[in-house]
Amino acid sequence: MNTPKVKKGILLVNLGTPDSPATPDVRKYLREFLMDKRVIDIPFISRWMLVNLIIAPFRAPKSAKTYQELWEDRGSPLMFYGTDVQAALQQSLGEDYVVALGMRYQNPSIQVALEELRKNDVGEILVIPLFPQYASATTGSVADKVMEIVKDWQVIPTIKFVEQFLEEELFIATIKERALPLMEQTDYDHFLFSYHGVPERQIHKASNGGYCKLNDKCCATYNKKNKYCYRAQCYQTSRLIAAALGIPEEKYTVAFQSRLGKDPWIQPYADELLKQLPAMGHKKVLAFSPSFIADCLETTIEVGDEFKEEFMEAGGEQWDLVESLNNHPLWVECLKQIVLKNQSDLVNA
Ligand SMILES: C=CC1=C(C)c2cc3[nH]c(cc4nc(cc5[nH]c(cc1n2)c(C)c5CCC(=O)O)C(CCC(=O)O)=C4C)c(C)c3C=C
Ligand SMILES: [Fe+2]
Ligand SMILES: [Fe+2]
Repeated sequence: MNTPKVKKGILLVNLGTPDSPATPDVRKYLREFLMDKRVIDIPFISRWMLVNLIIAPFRAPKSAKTYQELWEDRGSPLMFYGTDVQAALQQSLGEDYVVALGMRYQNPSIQVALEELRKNDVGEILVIPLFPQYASATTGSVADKVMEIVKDWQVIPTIKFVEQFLEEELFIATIKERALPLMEQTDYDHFLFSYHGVPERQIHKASNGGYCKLNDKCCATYNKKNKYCYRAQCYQTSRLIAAALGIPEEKYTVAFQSRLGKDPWIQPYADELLKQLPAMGHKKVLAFSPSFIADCLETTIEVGDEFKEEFMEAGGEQWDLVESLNNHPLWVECLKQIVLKNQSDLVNA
């Protein structure tokens, strides 16, 4: 008699987005997001006052307007591309797997996604936080939440976490596929890799023993020792994309965007740097956003619209943004390869 196969669970997790672009939903999203101790890593009382008395009330109406610009018929791109990729990965992996999608903040929650896997009696779970580079505020926070939930289960399944995937061949290949049509059309004189920033303090905390000096010499070396320095991972991602596209070192710059608050964040700051480019003779620029796997507020609006406006005002002539991986079939194949590399033989042995 054939015993039924135990399925393997795949949990894809992205950051999350508001349920709608209306101010109350944006406020709710910002509150949950920014009250995460790994995102604003200050003592609880100070964080609570900052988020609930200052950031959420003042930022929510402003952010809601921006979300209204971003919103499409299918909703927030971060959400609907997530659903597309979940369905395509499920189709590609077949019935031995159950692929669930959860969002770290708001909906569908990680709790709901994990319940779906539990309902399907999966014997093991591979968690893939959808962030190419490891940061405590993103990948770390996803792991934190998953463990907080499963710790209360009667049967805790085998759980494995993917920490980063910036070196995955198909991740780089998908970005190349996205950029090539633009590069064939325009002879860009410079390339900007703009990554989401984090406070400098978070890099220091992550670098046990303080190996990260947060300078270019330190972060230009990417090896086992500083593998978890988020800034070093961003430089490494840029090197890999540049090599795949044949972009020489002097033709690209790495920068960090979306600083929040007054504390120092990792530098150079993208919004300051891009204004200097035209004066340096870099008038046609192609921007990449390789810390995001799906288009979102930070790519489409910040890099695609706001940075473009600032660049043009500073004397630039052309500014284009490379589309995120979104629902590209090669990206789905990349996720499949990540799954296959990480699957254990335990369950169906
Ligand atoms: C790519 C990884 C991300 C890191 C690292 C990260 C850190 C981080 N973010 C904030 C504050 C905000 N981020 C916001 C939006 C946002 N952030 C990421 C990703 C990372 N954040 C994404 C994908 C998005 C877009 C979500 C969407 O719905 O499109 C926002 C909200 C937007 C706004 O109101 O402007 C804030 C605020 C901090 C403090 C932080 C610290 C480590
Ligand atoms: Fe963010
Ligand atoms: Fe470093």
